[in-house]
Amino acid sequence: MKFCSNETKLKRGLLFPLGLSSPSLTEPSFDNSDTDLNQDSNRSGSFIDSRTLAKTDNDLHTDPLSSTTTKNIHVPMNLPRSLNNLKSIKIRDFNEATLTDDGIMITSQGISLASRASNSEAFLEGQNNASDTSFFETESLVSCVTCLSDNYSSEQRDRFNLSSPSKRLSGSSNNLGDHEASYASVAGQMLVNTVIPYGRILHAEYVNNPKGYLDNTDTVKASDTSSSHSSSNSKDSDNQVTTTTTDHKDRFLTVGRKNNEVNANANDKTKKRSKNGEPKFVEITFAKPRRHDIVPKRLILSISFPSSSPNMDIVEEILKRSYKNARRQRSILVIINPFGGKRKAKKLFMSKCKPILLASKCSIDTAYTKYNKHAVDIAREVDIDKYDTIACASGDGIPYEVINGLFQRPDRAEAFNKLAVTQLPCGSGNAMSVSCHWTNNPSYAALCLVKSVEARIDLMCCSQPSYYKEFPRLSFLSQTYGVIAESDINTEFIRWMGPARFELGVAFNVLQRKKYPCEIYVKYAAKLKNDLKVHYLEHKNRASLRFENELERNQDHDGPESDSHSVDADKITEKDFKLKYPLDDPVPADWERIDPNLTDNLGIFYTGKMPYIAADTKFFPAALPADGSMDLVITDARTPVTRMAPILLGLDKGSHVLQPEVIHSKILAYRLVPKITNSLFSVDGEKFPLEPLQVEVMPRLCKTLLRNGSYVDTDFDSM
Ligand SMILES: Nc1ncnc2c1ncn2[C@@H]1O[C@H](COP(=O)(O)OP(=O)(O)OP(=O)(O)O)[C@@H](O)[C@H]1O
Repeated sequence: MKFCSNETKLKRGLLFPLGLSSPSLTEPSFDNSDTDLNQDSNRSGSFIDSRTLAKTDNDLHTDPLSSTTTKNIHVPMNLPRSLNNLKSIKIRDFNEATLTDDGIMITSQGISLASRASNSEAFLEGQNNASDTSFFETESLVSCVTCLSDNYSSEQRDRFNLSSPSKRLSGSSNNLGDHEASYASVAGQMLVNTVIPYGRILHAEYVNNPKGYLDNTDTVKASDTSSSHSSSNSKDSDNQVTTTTTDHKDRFLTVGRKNNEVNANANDKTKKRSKNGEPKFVEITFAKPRRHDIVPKRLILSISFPSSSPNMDIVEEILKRSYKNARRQRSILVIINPFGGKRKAKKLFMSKCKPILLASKCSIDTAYTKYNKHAVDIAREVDIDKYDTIACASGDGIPYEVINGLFQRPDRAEAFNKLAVTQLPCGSGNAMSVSCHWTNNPSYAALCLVKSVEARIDLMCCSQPSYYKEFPRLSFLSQTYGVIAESDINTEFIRWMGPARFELGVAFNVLQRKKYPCEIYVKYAAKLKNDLKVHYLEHKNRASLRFENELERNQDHDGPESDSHSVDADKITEKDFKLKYPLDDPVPADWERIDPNLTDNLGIFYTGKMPYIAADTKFFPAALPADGSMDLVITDARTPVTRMAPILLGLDKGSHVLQPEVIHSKILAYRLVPKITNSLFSVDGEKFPLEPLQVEVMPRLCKTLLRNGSYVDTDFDSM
C-alpha cells in the first residue's frame, strides 16, 4: 500500500485544482497526424532513445510547474458548486470529458471505483463533518485515496457490472498458451484539464452507465442504476444510453423493466448535467507512460458533445481521430527470434509490446524462429490472406529474412502488396525500428506500429555469382565492405563486449589505416554534395506533400472503413522485380568508375537506405524511404588519423558526410569488385561472400509502417 507524500498531495490536490497548470500527456501532435507518440518528440521529430523516453515517466502526474511537460488549456474548470461544502463534491466513478482538437480533455474528475468501494465513502463521510476543510485539501486527500489501487477487484467488478480484463481483449493470441494481459483503470487519477492525445488512444467503446455512477446529490442508488450502451451508429443519443446491443452481451447487463425506469431517470440527470449535448459513457484505453515504457490503461468517461453535433457517434469519432491515417485492428504475425537481443526478445515482446497491441484490438499470431534463416521459410510459407502485418520481434536479421522469404514466393507481388513488414525492437541491432518508428524502445515501437501509416520503401537487390541465379538477395538496410564490414562481422569473437566491440573494431582498423582495394562502378543519381542536397530536399518535400494529401483524402471519408489504404493504389506487379542491370551483363556505359587511386586505398565503403544503422549511428542522414536511390559513403584509408577522428566522432549526428574527406552521393546502382582475397561483405548485418557484388535499387517494393509516413528526422536539411 502506497500513500502519497505531502509534496505529491500538494501538487495533485492543490496546484492542479488551482489551475496553475494542467498536466498533459503530450504536446499536441506534429505534422498532420495525431501520432504524437512520445512526449519528448518535437516537431522536428528528433530521434528519441530510451534515455529521452525516461523523461516521459509519470507524465500524467508530472510536475505542474515544469513548462516542458505541461500545457495550459484555458477552459473553465468544473469546480464543485460550493468550495466549502464537501457534500457538493461529486462522488463519481467516471471522469467527465470533452473532445478537443488534440485529444480528450478531462473536464471534471471522478473517483476510482476501487478507492471508493474500499475507502472513500467512509473517508468522505468523516470529512463531510469538517465544514471548515477547504475543497483543495479534500481534493488532495481524495487523490491520496485514489492511489491505493487502480484495479477493480473481482467483487467490485461484480458489483459494478464490469467485465474482467481478459474478456476485454479481443486480440487473439494463438500458439502462445499464455495469459492475456490485463490493464488497469486510472479512474480518479486523471486531473482536470489533462488532455489524453489521440496519438495515445488505443481503443474506445461505449459502456453502460456503470452501476454506482452517482454523486451525493443523486437520488439513484448504485444498485439501481444501469443504463446501457450501443456501439451502433444510432442517431438517437438517448438510444446510446438505453439500448443494449446483443454484440456486447458478454460485457453488459440486459436491461430489464426496472433498469429502463432507472435509465429514464439517469437520462434526465445527464440532460441536466450537460449544457451542450448528451454525455455518452465511453471507455477508452490509452497508452500511459510508466518508467521508460508505456502501458495500456483504461478510463470511463462521460463525454459531452457540442449541441451542433448531437447525433455524432462519439466512439467512431474518437477512433477516427486516434487512427487518422492508420489501419485499425491489424492482423499481425509476430515472428520472435528467441535468441535475439541476448535471448531477451521473447520477454521484451511479451511484457512491452504485446499489451499495447492487444489493447489496440490487434489480432496476433506468434511464430518462433527455431534455426538460422528460419524466418525466410516462415515468410515463404505464410498465408498472406490471414495477415496484414509481419512484425519481427528481433534485431534487423529477421526483417531481412522475412523480406527475402516473401521475395522467394511464387506470388511475391501479391505478398508485398498485402503485407507490411515491420520491426519491434527486441534485438541487439534495431536500425529498422529506430529509422521507421523513431525509437528503439519496444513499447513505444508497438504504439507506433498501431498508429503508423503504411508506406512503400525502396529495397536494394544484391547479386553475387554464388547465389544470384537461384535468388538474388533483397537488402533493406545497407551493404558494406572494408573497415566497417570487418568491424561488424569479424569482431564476433569479442561479442561479450556488446556494441563497443564494433567501435573498437573500427578504431583499430582506422588506426592501422587498413586498405581494402577494389574496383567500383556507379550509376549516379546525385554525384556531388550540392546535387545530393537538392535531390534530398526535392524528394523529401514531395513525400510530405503526398502524405498530407493522403491525410486529407482519409479525413474526407467517413466511417470505420476510412482507414488509410492509399498505398494499395500503388500496387507493385511482377515486372517490378525485374533487374535492370543483370550481373552477367557488362557494366553499362552510363555508369562511372570511381577513381582507382581512391578505390585502391579504400577504407570505408558503405551504402544504405535507412538513416540509422544502429541506435546511435546516423550513418545515412540523407536517406529517404522512397527516393529511388541509395546513399553511398566512401573514405580513403590514407586519410590522416587526425582527420578521421572528427569523421568517426560525427557518426552519431550524421555530420561525417559533410567532411571534405568523405564521399557522399546518391546512387541508383553499383558494382564492387574486390581485389583482395581475405575479407567479406556485410549485407543488413549478415555475412556475405567476398565476390563481385552488384546492387540496384528496386523502387517502392516493400510496404512498411512509418511514423508520420517518414523516417525519423535527421536534421540533414539544416546541416
Ligand atoms: N533459433 C535460432 N537458432 C539459431 N539462429 C537463429 C535462431 N533464430 C534466429 N536465428 C538467427 O539469428 C540471427 C540474428 O537475428 P536478429 O537480428 O533477430 O538478432 P540480434 O539480437 O540483432 O542478433 P545479432 O546481434 O546476432 O544480429 C539471424 O541470422 C537469424 O537467422
